[in-house]
Amino acid sequence: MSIHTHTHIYKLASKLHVQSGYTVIFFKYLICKNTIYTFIVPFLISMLILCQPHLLLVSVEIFLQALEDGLKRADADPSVKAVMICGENGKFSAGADIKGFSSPKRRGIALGPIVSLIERSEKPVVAAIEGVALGGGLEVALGCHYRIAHVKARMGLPEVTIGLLPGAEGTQRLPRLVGVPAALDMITTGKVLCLVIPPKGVKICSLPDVDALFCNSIFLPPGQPLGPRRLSLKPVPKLPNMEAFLSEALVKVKKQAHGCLAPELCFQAVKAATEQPFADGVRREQELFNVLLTSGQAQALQYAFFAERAVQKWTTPSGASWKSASPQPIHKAAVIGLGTMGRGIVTSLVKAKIPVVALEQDLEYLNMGRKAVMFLLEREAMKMEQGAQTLDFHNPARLQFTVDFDVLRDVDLVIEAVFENMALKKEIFHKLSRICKPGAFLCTNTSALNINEIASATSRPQQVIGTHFFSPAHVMKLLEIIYGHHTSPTTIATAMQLAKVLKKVGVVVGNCFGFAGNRMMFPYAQQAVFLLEEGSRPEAVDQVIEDFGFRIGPFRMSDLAGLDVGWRSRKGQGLTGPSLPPGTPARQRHGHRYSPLPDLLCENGRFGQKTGKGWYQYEKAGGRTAKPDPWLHSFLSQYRDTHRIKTRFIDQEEILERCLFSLINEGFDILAEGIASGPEHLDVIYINGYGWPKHRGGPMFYASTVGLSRILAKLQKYSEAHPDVPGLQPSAFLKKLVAMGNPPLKEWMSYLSRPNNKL
Ligand SMILES: CCCCCCC[C@H](O)CC(=O)SCCNC(=O)CCNC(=O)[C@H](O)C(C)(C)COP(=O)([O-])OP(=O)([O-])OC[C@H]1O[C@@H](n2cnc3c(N)ncnc32)[C@H](O)[C@@H]1OP(=O)([O-])[O-]
Repeated sequence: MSIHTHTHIYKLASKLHVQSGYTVIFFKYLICKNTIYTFIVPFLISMLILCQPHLLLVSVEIFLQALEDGLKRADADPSVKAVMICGENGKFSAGADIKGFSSPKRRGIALGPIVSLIERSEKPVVAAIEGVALGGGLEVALGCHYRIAHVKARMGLPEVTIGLLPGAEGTQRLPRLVGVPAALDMITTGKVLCLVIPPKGVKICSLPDVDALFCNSIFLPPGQPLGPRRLSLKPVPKLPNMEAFLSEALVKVKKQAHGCLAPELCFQAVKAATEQPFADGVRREQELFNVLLTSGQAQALQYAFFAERAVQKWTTPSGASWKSASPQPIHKAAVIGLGTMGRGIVTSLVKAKIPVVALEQDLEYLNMGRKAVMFLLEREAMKMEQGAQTLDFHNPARLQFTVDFDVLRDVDLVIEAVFENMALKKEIFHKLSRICKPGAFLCTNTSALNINEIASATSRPQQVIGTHFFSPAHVMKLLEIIYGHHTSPTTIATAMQLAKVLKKVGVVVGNCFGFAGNRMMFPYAQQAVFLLEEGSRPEAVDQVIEDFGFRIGPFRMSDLAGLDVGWRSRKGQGLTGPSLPPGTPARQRHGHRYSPLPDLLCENGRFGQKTGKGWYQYEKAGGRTAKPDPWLHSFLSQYRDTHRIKTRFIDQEEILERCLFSLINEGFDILAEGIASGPEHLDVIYINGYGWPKHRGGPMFYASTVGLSRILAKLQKYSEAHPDVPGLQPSAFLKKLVAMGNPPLKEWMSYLSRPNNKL
């Protein structure tokens, strides 16, 4: 077979430069004068497409067998001078088919021996990397004697992100190629590296160069042994302080893992490479791989991977869907309100290279907002190579600040991010619907308010949509997208496209108070406060939730976000403050249990970090180190005495179950009402917006692993003990699923009669 595909698109690099500054993989060129045997590695290695002359689709077993047979044939055929492994359709390989890991049949199939076979080949084997080389794909490349890469190729070992480790000898070869620090960084974080800017000394070849190189055959002269090109034979590069380096690295890995097993086991596998000969290291890698494969966390993380992709395919109960709706292009956007959320949203848009107009109500607020946005952008630019030039945020055509609504005439999309005040939002939307061009989309960044009511203030309700960003908006990945009664499919598709451009995960949900995310958060936060009333402490509750894997417990979170935010909302709802009817019992609202504790803290000026005091005490106003506060402990005792609440010891199990099961319970109601079209939507929301530990797969996935009968039984027990707490009364949908014999999560929605949007 002669090589007539691909070569013209490769730019050859002598070194691969890695974004974080170190230079790692040494690329040598393989160029072959005569005949080259070409393998096409398909996008996922579970299929093989042999390029010429016809296409053939085969399974992983056949692919691995074909690779083995092909290598043997190439070795035996004297007319073949070298073997080239490349991808099809511009992609080298995305690694193993993740779905295959849940199949017991597939688990037995090993890629490692094939990689070894490649490495043992007597003829030079080269990986020609274009597009992505991930996971098993990169491990195949590591088994080759040479790697050449397209300048835009992206490479990585992302197994850790799906709860595994590189199981085809990658944890043993990569440290030998790039050294321990770089290998550990790649393998324990799963980061994907790209060349971005060719570093000094990298040779970029043009098409004629490639041809010339082919003719000149610059790889090892024929007959010279390939030994030095076989990574398994190379020693791991030594570090003067390897032991100290490894113990420090382990501390860092553990700190970032938040209970996720894979990073630490990835570390152990790389450590084995530093301590043991190659073959023993491979055995250790296999042992650790099997631990992870059966840990449960791998299933959760792989579920999360597919859930994130499934939510892109949105549908609504009225039948609108991603299939038939086309997004409109957004050439220019506007943001109204430069408070915490607005600043983050402007930053996000600038980072996505969408020209933005930022509007405030007066010059004083505008100047404050401008300063804050510039600060954020400077910081973001510093994180990016060539950031400042790329973002170009000093250019008024890219970012304009104004107090004049008329400037919004030509924008394609507006995101309003003012206070959570319905009257104010309606006034703004009324104005926007008069000023903006007819095709412009009007988005509201609200965390709870009724989209239909906001839309009613405009003459174009079909172009009004909720876009709920999460703070800090330029960092958090979630964008909850809320359609109202009249929102058109094009508007939903445009908001989803915007999420993608902003590098966020958009999740489409229906309209109800708090939408999906916050609505599930209310019973969780409520339980946390009830637990304090009954005898617990903020630090005990936070500890249990953080041990579960959340980055931050409910009280630390509340201090960070500011207690005044919820206070303002509760005052608006008439639950506290001057609009509360006289004679309302302190611990009851509308016949249900209510805790005035957060209101009392606010009345004491304790708004959280910003005031230096909240559920915890801080070193100063704006401080970040939470310390248990004796004042709060005695305040809680007095409160219990005042309300004659008997203090009791509350164990960790009860804390966890009451907080999480009430949240999950609300999730079942949300599904039953058609507010979210599937459990994976709620899981993606919780993982990306609320810090739910990904290795637990999201709340609904977690519920499926705990067992719905157990959750139901516990909710029944707690609701009997607290009959005045509606959040603990089991959802009818949960009861139905238990009665149907606990069907698997992917079947839940089929047990619903017609979904029905609440508002
Ligand atoms: C055989 C046993 C061997 C055991 C030895 C271990 C070997 C090795 O160490 C283990 C691995 O390789 S572990 C693997 C390590 N590799 C990884 O973890 C790579 C994970 N993948 C990615 O990072 C991204 O998908 C890409 C960057 C590849 C493409 O990004 P993009 O262009 O934004 O596109 P997109 O929207 O993201 O995906 C398009 C469609 O492809 C689907 N799909 C994708 N990859 C898949 C996979 N591996 N699998 C299955 N499906 C995969 C995806 O679901 C979607 O399907 P849909 O039905 O259309 O929704």
